[in-house]
Amino acid sequence: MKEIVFQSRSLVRRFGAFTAVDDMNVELKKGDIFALVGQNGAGKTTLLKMICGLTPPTSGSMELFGYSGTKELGRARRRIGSIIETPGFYPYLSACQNLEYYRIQRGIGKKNCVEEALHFVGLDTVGNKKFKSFSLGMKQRLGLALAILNDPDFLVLDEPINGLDPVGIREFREILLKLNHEKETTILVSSHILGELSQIATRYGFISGGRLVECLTAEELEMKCRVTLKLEVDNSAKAAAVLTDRFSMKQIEILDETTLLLSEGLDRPEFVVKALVESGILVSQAYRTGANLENYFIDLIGGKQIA
Ligand SMILES: Nc1ncnc2c1ncn2[C@@H]1O[C@H](COP(=O)(O)OP(=O)(O)OP(=O)(O)O)[C@@H](O)[C@H]1O
Repeated sequence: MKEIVFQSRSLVRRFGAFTAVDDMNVELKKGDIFALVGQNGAGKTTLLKMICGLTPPTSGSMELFGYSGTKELGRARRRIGSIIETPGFYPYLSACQNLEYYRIQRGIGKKNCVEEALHFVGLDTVGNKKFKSFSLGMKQRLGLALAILNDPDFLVLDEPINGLDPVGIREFREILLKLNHEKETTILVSSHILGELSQIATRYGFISGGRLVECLTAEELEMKCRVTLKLEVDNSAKAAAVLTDRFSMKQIEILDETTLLLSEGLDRPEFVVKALVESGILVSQAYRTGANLENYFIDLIGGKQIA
């Protein structure tokens, strides 16, 4: 069984009378790329800050690598790397000098970690350039280099691809996948750029109003968002039998006595309908259904617009 990297139980964070994170129960296993998806103000940053020890929970508990309690959590947090809020880099120092500054400040003994981190994020050839000359994409990658300086087992990233162009987003995504594949780094990443997360996430947590409204694996989400052909007929069991017989269809889901979903035959619905009608089945409707990740999330939180 895979190691549980993070677990929270009934975690709550209030600011005065306002509840930013409410009764949060999340579990992350080693190797997960967990996408925390939520609109502005949903409580993503507050949750990530609690994990990193930047703000205390009001109530509830959490475990990191199996450790709980203030002291043990503090020690376990040394195995975390994070980007929460923009890291402060000195504009007139080079990328190398900036990272070296943080290496010393954080007491990281391994001297070549700066070189390694820059190499990992693809900034090794510009390590001597001043931070102020960096593009936004390079700055974000340098932020990631800082987050992995301590070779973390768990990476916590708050909207790390905000403001990046499509190329920058792709590069950033590839680095995260490389970290996950090569080092088995567990990654918790928040974003409202839903389409982007769908390319890397292995699990999803949908958060709204401080509550985790749904938790799904990538496979489960794919199933929910898949395109299907929905048929309204007079007898769904008989219709399924006809389609299995005529087209050897295997992916037929009977929803109720008169409704069925097909994951095959989408390219030629007219043949599906014709076969059913020829077998004496009445077809009242045949239409494609399916949602992309963004629509799925909007439906889930009740149609509120994503900012
Ligand atoms: N220190 C604080 N004092 C008072 N309210 C706060 C504080 N920090 C966060 N909040 C409130 O808690 C709610 C959740 O904020 P949070 O930053 O966690 O949301 P978010 O999902 O990260 O949103 P965004 O995508 O905009 O960053 C917001 O309504 C915010 O105003």
